[in-house]
Amino acid sequence: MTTQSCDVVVVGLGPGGEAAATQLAKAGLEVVGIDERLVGGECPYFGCIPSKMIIRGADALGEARRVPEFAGASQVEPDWTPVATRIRDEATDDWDDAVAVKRLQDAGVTFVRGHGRLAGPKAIEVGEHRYEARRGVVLNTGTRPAAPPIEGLADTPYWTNRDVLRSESLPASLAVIGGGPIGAELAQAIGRFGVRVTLVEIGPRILGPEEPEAGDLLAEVMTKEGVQVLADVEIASVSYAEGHFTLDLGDQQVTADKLLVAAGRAPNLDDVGLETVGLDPTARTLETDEHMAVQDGLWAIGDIAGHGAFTHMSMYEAQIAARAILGTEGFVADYRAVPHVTFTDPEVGGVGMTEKQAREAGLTVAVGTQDLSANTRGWIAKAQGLIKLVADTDRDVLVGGTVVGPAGGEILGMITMAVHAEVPIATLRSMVGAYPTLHRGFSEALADLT
Ligand SMILES: Cc1cc2nc3c(=O)[nH]c(=O)nc-3n(C[C@H](O)[C@H](O)[C@H](O)COP(=O)(O)OP(=O)(O)OC[C@H]3O[C@@H](n4cnc5c(N)ncnc54)[C@H](O)[C@@H]3O)c2cc1C
Ligand SMILES: NC(=O)c1ccc[n+]([C@@H]2O[C@H](COP(=O)([O-])OP(=O)(O)OC[C@H]3O[C@@H](n4cnc5c(N)ncnc54)[C@H](O)[C@@H]3O)[C@@H](O)[C@H]2O)c1
Repeated sequence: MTTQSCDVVVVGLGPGGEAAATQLAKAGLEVVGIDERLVGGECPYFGCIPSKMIIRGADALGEARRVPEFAGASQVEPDWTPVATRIRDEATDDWDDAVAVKRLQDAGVTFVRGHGRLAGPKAIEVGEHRYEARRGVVLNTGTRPAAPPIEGLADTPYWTNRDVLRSESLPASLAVIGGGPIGAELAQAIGRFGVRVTLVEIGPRILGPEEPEAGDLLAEVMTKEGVQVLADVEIASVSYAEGHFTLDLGDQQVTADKLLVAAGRAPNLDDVGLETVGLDPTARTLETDEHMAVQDGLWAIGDIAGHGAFTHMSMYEAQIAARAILGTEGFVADYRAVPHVTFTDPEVGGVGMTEKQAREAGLTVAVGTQDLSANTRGWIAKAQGLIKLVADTDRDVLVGGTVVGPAGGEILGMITMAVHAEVPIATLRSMVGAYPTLHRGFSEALADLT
């Protein structure tokens, strides 16, 4: 065993780990960054960026199919090749992280490819190498796709997000297990490429944690487009024979050429040596303080910190942990206004609390909604969607909001600012929204607060 000392070891170089390692090295610390797969993590290679390239193509197809509604005739012939090529060449460099590794090294980080495990406080082992960190260790090990315990599933050649985003061609039919963000985004987008898609969700509706209006509207739109959305159903078993998957739902069967499992994630915490520092290796998340510290000399950021499995949270927490390690002043972790966007069409954006969460928290709640098909811009565009606001009337501030609609994730920005900055509702009501924009629906939803 060789031993090397340094100031900080970052284990797992997802978006936050990469950012924290870079920031700390640029500040002059001796930093060792360890990743067993690709520097940058899930987001650039198997997540956000390639999935949004699929969605960009799917949106173009969806819009082209609407030409007859507004402007004449169109004929749409979907082709997966431009998407697969863009993902391979522009997004992932053929799943090669050489550029990211060089960027890290240029910043002064010592990069180690391998599996890192804690070996006591402030110590990490990678095979036969031991790294002792004077200031401590940052964990950013993220998650991996998980498969639900459905009979027969494990024996089939099902796809996860990592397979579908590497696929050079599309099947004629696809079944998707799970109507969360991954399942909903990919089911709709791949459907628009002409694939017969069936989405199977065990919960009462897709996008379950969102406002119920959001999942219901999205399911309606997807169904109109030809995606079969089956919610509130349990899959008894999955089998695979002669190139086809069969999902047994009891009273019906779903068959498809490919099966995408998008039913949640498993945290990469089970094999990082948590037990060597007195922590539980079966935990789903690590509890952190407002500086992202788990204990003296150990910080956790990103999906494993459990405050939203989003790239923006990983990056946000990276800055906070880096500041704590450097001992510099700045804001601390605050989760009141965490935004998220599911990039379906219509987009579904949410921030802060849903109505249910606000009521369960015991707040005095007022709710205001605006149907975006009744908003002038939405009516012109023949769009479907809504804005829903949740207010705490005792404090006269918004505590949450949801936007479903074209550019829903962009309109969400103003609600995020209102929730984050706790802008008084009277001030928000005095604001002027440009005409005719979708964001004017915000003022209309404010007027509806009761
Ligand atoms: C299909 C899909 C679409 C998504 N779309 C979006 C989106 O649009 N917007 C958004 O905000 N989020 C999106 N996400 C979520 C986003 O990808 C994650 O939240 C984001 O990657 C942040 O994760 P992380 O920083 O926790 O680490 P990860 O990205 O999971 O990276 C963790 C890294 O740690 C490494 N690692 C793990 N264990 C070890 C170990 N013991 N030793 C060494 N290395 C280790 C892994 O190899 C990996 O590189 C999407 C996810 C998926 C799957
Ligand atoms: N646009 C974005 O920001 C974006 C996009 C994709 C993923 N993500 C992140 O990645 C994380 C993982 O996404 P995900 O969609 O895999 O997970 P998820 O946990 O959010 O959703 C999984 C869905 O699968 C369903 N499910 C579980 N077991 C099932 C079963 N046996 N049969 C049918 N359905 C079943 C669940 O009820 C749930 O609706 C998300 O939490 C999100 O934070 C974000």
